Amino acid sequence: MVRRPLVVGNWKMNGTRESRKTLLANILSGVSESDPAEVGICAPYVFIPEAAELLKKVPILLGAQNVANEDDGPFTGEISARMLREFGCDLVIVGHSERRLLYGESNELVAARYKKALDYGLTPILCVGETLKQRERSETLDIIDQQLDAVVDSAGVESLANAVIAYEPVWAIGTGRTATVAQVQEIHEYLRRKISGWEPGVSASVRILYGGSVKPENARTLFGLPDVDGGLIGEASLDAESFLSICHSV
Ligand SMILES: O=C(CO)COP(=O)(O)O
Repeated sequence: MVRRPLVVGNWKMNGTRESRKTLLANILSGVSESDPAEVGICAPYVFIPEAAELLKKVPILLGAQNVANEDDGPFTGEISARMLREFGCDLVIVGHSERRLLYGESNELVAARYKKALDYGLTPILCVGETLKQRERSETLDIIDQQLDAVVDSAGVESLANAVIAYEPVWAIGTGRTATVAQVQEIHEYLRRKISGWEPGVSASVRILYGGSVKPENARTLFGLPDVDGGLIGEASLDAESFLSICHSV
C-alpha cells in the first residue's frame, strides 16, 4: 500500500489578515499537483473564507483547528462541521494537545468532535501524544492507547480509513526539542501495529504524521522513517520558505 505523504501547517493563533494572505500566496506559489507530498493548511477560523477563495484552483487542502461535537444549537464559541464544510474546509485537527491541556478537552470530547467531522465529510487529523511527565513515568503507550481507543470505541476502527493520525509528543511542541528518530519510529510503528490488530487494511493505508519542532533541517530524516507519512508543522509553517522546504523534504 502506497501512502501519499501529507504535510499540514497548523498556524495556531498567529498573524493578521494581511500577513496570512501574504503567507498563503507565498506557499501556494511553491506547491504543485505533481509534488510527492499532499499539502494542507489549518488556519484560524476567521481566515478560512479568504483562504478558501485563494486556494480555489490550487492543490492545497484547507483545514480548521477544531470542530464542535454537536450539529447546531446553544454552544457559544463553537463552530460546527457543517459550517466548516460550507466554507470550504477539507481537514480539521481534533485533540491537539493545546486543546487537551489548556482547555481541558477529554478523550471522550475529542472522540465526539472526531465523529462529527467524519459525519460531515471532513478528514479529522487526530492528535495523540504524551507529556514529558507521562514519558518519564513510562506511561507513553498507555496514554496513546487511551487517546486512540476513545475514538475507535465511538466511531469504529473503519473510521480511521477516512482520518489521519498525528503523533505529537507534547514535550517536543514549540520547544525546539525534536523526538529522536528512534522515539518517533517506535510510536508510529506501535500505532500501526495496534491498528493492524483490529483491521490490517486500515493500518496499511492510514497516514500517521509526526509533529513537534519539525524544521527544514530535520524534516527529511523524520519523513524517511518507515511509519512516518509526513508532518504536522507549527512554528515552521509560519514562514513560507521553511514550510515549503519541509513540504519538499518528502
Ligand atoms: O503543535 C504542533 C503542530 O500541531 C507542532 O508545533 P511546532 O512545530 O511549533 O513544534
